[in-house]
Amino acid sequence: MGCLDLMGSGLVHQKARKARLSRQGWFLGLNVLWILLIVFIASAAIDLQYRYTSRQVEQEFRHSFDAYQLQMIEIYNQSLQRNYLIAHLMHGLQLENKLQLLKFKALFSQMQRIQKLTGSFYYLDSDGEVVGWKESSSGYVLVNELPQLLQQKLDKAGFKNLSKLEFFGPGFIGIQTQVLNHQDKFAGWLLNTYSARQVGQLTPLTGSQLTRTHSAVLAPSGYLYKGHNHLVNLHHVLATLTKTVDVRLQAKRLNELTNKQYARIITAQGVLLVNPMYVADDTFSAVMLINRKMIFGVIHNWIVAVALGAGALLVLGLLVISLLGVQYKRRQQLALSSALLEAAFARKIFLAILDSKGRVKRVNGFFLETFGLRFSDMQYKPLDQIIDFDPALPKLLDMAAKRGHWRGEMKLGLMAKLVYVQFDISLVKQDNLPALFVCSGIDNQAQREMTKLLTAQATMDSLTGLYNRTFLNDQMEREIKRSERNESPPSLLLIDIDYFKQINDQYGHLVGDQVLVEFAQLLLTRVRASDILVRWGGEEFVILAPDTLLKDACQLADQLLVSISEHTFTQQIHCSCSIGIAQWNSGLSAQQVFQQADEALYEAKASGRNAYWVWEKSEDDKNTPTS
Ligand SMILES: Nc1nc2c(ncn2[C@@H]2O[C@H](COP(=O)(O)OP(=O)(O)OP(=O)(O)O)[C@@H](O)[C@H]2O)c(=O)[nH]1
Repeated sequence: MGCLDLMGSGLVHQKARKARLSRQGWFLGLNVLWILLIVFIASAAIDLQYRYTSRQVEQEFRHSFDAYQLQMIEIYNQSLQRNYLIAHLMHGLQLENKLQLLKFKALFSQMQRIQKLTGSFYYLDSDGEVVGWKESSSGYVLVNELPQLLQQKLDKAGFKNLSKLEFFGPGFIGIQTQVLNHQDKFAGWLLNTYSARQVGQLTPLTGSQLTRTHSAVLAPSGYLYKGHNHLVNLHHVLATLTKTVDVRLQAKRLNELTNKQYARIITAQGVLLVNPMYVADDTFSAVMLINRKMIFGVIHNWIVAVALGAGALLVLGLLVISLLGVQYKRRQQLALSSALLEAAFARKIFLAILDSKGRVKRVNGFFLETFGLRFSDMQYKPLDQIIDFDPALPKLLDMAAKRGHWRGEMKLGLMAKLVYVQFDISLVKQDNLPALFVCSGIDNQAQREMTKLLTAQATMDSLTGLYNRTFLNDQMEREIKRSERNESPPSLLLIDIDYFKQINDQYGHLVGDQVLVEFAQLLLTRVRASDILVRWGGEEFVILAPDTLLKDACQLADQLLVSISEHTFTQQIHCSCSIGIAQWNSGLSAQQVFQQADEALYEAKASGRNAYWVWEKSEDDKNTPTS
């Protein structure tokens, strides 16, 4: 659909629309670029922060591990029971504070004591109670019967196995776990651990390597009382188990795990704890990497996700804002256009919108008021069926359709009401076809009156109220043409007050003006209605007397001389005048007649004033005085 431009001269310009669209495109493009830049800078900053912090954490981690190791070595030196040490080292970092360390030490010495007494390993619950045992002197738990024996002991002691979960750690350990309940209360876990090799020899598992079974009982806190070869933090293993996450990875050295596999461990298990005493340096680094990735990778991912999410939201927000802005602008423009239309319709001019067939779609209040109509009387009817148009409206609409526009003066009438308007018709196209005509008309009456007034002002003498020489020039041309048709010549009398300068000099200009006004009035009383009396300028007056022969003109001049010389003007002033008379003859121009009258006046003055002279063609082409 094309767009209507009701008030304009035609269609909305395609160019303007294209420019607006390309402006919006630029705006959106810049926004997107700007946001991408922000996201890029933010992620670079986050990455730097991540690298820096993770390095620091790694150092701290190593440091705390080292500190803990020292403690362990001290304990180790006091003990010949290497296996205990290994077992306790496995959950080393769970001893996060001194209290736990003390607890550990107490437990350790208690177990040492028990072993000294019995020569066996005992499994304790969290309160140090014996919940299982294994007779061994080697320090390695190698017997396959242990789970069964332990189970029997546990059963005897009133423990119940509730659930059974299996977990395969990365590369070197498999764990079967059972939840233990005692008197219907959660009492810990029983772990059966399948280990491949000795601690420190991290090689891929094979089927036969899974034969060596280790068992352990853990307190509800996750503390391992006894166990072997566990390179994973059992607390986390258990956490994983309770989530029933299967991280069954192919046996590989830790540092050979693919990133994807690391990721699976990380997401499933949480922090891995490895005793650096028993693993190669590269393995330790690999584990650190896992931890680092896990701790900060998650956070990093989280931050990146948040940053990206925020970026996306920002982009979306800006898009929405810019779209809303565009819509808001459009709405404002529409509101402005309709306000302008309303304002235009409220003006005291005739406004009508017609369809392409000249039928009324809308007219303004001024139109209705002027002709005393109601809109319902006009709607959908051809406008010229309701109001008389002169010239006829269909013809004008035709012209407007061809040229896009029509302008001219016309008469609009309805009954006794008649208005002269300056009319304007604009064609509005839709899809390049004539759709509407916008008609506006300005009432010409006032202008006509103004023109009249201005014309009057231009042809009037403001002092005397008589016509001026502009008017006379116009009238003389007309009178000469009329005389040529009717063969009845007009006469021209040129009247000049005698010695008027003296009046001015003696009485002042204001009195002089008054004398001029009275003089004009006096002349007016003496001329016929058909005569044209004008003030020519200064103290000179002209009478153009149509259909007047010279003798009649002389008679008039005579009367004027008498009247004036007998008249007493303001300030008791008496004055006379001189008159030059000429008659128009065929072939003469207005200027020539005037010239002749002027020459006759000159003679009248020369003869002593208070006289009239008639211009006559003498033998030697000279004027002849008449009185
Ligand atoms: N008060 C007044 N004086 C005017 C006006 N127009 C012209 N005059 C004066 O009319 C006088 C005309 O003087 P002149 O041309 O010497 O003629 P005059 O004194 O009448 O002498 P003659 O015509 O030779 O008899 C001048 O003093 C002009 O200033 C006017 O509108 N008002």
